[in-house]
Amino acid sequence: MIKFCSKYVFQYKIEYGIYFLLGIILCGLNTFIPAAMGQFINMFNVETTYSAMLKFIFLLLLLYVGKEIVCYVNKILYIRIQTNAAFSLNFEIVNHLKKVSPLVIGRTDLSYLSQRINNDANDVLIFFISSLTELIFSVFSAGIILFMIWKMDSIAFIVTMFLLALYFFIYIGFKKRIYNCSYGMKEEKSNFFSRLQEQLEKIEFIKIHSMDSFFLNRLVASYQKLYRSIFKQQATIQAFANLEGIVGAISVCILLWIGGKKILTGDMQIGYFYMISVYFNMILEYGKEIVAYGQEYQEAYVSFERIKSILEIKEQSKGCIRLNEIKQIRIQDLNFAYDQKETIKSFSTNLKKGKVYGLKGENGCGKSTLIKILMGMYVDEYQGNIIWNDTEMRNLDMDYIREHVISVTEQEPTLIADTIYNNIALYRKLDVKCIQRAVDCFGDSILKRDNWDLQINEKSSNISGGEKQKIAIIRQVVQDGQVMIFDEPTSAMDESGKKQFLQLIDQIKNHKIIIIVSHDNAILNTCDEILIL
Ligand SMILES: Nc1ncnc2c1ncn2[C@@H]1O[C@H](COP(=O)(O)OP(=O)(O)OP(=O)(O)O)[C@@H](O)[C@H]1O
Repeated sequence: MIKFCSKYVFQYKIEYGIYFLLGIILCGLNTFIPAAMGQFINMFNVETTYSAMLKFIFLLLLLYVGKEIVCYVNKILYIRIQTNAAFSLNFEIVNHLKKVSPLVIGRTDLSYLSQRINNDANDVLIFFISSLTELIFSVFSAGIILFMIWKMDSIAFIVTMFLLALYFFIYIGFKKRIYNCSYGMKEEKSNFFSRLQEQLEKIEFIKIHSMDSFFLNRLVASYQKLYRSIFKQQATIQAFANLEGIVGAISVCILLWIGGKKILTGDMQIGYFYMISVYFNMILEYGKEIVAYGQEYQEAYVSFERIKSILEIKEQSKGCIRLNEIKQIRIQDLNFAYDQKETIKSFSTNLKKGKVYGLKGENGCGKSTLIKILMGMYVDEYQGNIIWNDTEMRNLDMDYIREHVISVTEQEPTLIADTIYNNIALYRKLDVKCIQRAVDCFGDSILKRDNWDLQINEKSSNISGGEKQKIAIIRQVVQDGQVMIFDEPTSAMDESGKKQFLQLIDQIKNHKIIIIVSHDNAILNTCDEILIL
């Protein structure tokens, strides 16, 4: 875990170096200030002047102010390192997930997953930057303080050591329980936020189908699970803290008894007793912190394990051959199953340049699945061969092919919350005349040039289903790939929209392989060949 975190934190080496240095200075100040205070009290045991006293007070003031300034800079650096490192980790995890098979992501609740990634990335890095660094300082400071207590009073030293050992054994006893409770709580937390998000995400569906009580019950059930897990985790942590507190209180009383007795017999000056009691309390705090790091470690380890389980998901295979000109695609004995469910069975065909293919078949027979396979979404999952010119698809660089060669209009196109123009051009530099020509084919008022700056909202709810399909078709046409796939492209369009689409296909079909998935005979009848799944 340490090695893993250092990769992200040490991107900010200089900041971390200064943060660490300031931490050491803070430790030094924390240890030095009580000693100075003890000496101040002892000054009154011998004859001292008013000006010497003022000098001492001024020195103490400088130390306190200096400590606050160091504290401030330290905190600012911490925020900078932690926030940036957490972003880098989030970025890497999301980037990794984009390279695994879409089938893996498809099975997961995405709001649960994004919650989980963000929380775990923050937890693990906060532990590394804050807790682990402070642990080093605590051990270091505790060492110095123990040495000073030993120098001042050997019995107080033995009491302190006994106490630290006791803390350690209490931690060992609680370790496993804290880990298990934390794991359960984190899972339930992610689940709860996903249920919460669902309330807003499906708001229209809930209203239309009067599902309010069903979804609220789901939320309440998830909250109850979360509540039980939080309660269990907090109760365990609290029991651990209280046991620590009892041990600490007994130890303080023992020290007061030893110190008080020595002052009464004149074996110790009050200034030294002050120092020992402050140091003893500091040791208690450091002891608690050191043991708390154990608990924080268990929690951070849970996050680390969860991050690791995501990063260990195998990436999709990727070939390296790039093609720019496609003459044919041969599909030979293609088989595909979702988990155990056989979806495409022994499908073969030969797709040639210059032809328009109509793909038909009953609902659920695998038409959209075949398209996703051709787009290279399931390269590790299909059996049989898909040969582009003379190259098997598994050996192709499908990122390149998708960018330059093959494109698709999905059954339910996704639009970005941006202008109509950007949704068509997808931020590429395209010839405006070419966009204009494609738009003119539909002659739709919303697509006219005056409306290109119209902003589509987050949920694309200010655009109708037919308009969405037209934007997606134009987007594909202007990309001008050699292989074009349209998955039920006109299902939401009126009759004139369908006609305009067919005219558009007629204009662009030369030198391309075009596949149109449709249940509409008017569309299928215009195709050169029909493929049945
Ligand atoms: N990600 C998935 N995980 C599991 N099963 C899936 C997945 N996607 C699709 N399926 C199943 O695979 C079968 C084929 O789905 P597909 O969407 O390819 O059918 P289709 O022929 O395009 O149907 P339609 O004509 O209704 O659009 C369906 O039974 C569907 O439930």
